[in-house]
Amino acid sequence: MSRGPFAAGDRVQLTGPRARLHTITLEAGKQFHTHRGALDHDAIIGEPEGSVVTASNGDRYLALRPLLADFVMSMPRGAAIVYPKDAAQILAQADVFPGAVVVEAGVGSGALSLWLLRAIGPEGRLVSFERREEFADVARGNVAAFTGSVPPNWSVELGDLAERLPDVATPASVDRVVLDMLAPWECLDVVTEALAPGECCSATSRP
Ligand SMILES: C[S@@+](CC[C@H](N)C(=O)[O-])C[C@H]1O[C@@H](n2cnc3c(N)ncnc32)[C@H](O)[C@@H]1O
Repeated sequence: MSRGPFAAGDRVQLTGPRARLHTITLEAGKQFHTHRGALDHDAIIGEPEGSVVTASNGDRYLALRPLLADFVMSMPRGAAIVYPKDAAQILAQADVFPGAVVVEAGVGSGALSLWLLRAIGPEGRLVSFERREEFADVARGNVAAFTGSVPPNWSVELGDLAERLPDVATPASVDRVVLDMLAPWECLDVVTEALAPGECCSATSRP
């Protein structure tokens, strides 16, 4: 996440009349339009976070960088996402820590991947498995949109976790496994093999 005054390329969450939220990516010379009026991106570029900017019709917008919780709720979806309150619970139950090597499946829309990447930090590594290529593409796009680029410590492996994990992770090399998929119990043998002794796995199954 960037800090300081807004710059071209930053994502900005605008809160307008009646608390309506809009997310834009700043571009010099561009305008954000609603049916009520237009707002120059240049009026935001160079301003500090929390600035209030005025559109052509007099509407006022509060400009902030989106929180991760806001971003995941409005980002494009392939599969159903893990909601922020559930992500918090999963991170706690799975005891995800900075520097951890984490395996995740399936990646879906990448919402939980974003929380995991934040929790492990730049020293950690996240390997996410997804059997549907179109979902993997949505997830890569969402993660890149929030973090600015696909993080070097994240990879998305295409295919079924039960088949691919043994090729990707050497035995006893993984600190945490987080499963958000239909039948996590089908993957427990390969997960047990990949986890270092005493390390932990968290699984959710939703109809
Ligand atoms: C509910 S979605 C995951 C949502 C994701 N956690 C998020 O927050 O955006 C479940 C995903 O698991 C994938 N999936 C199901 N079984 C799988 C398996 N055995 N290996 C890899 N991916 C799997 C599905 O294709 C689907 O995209």
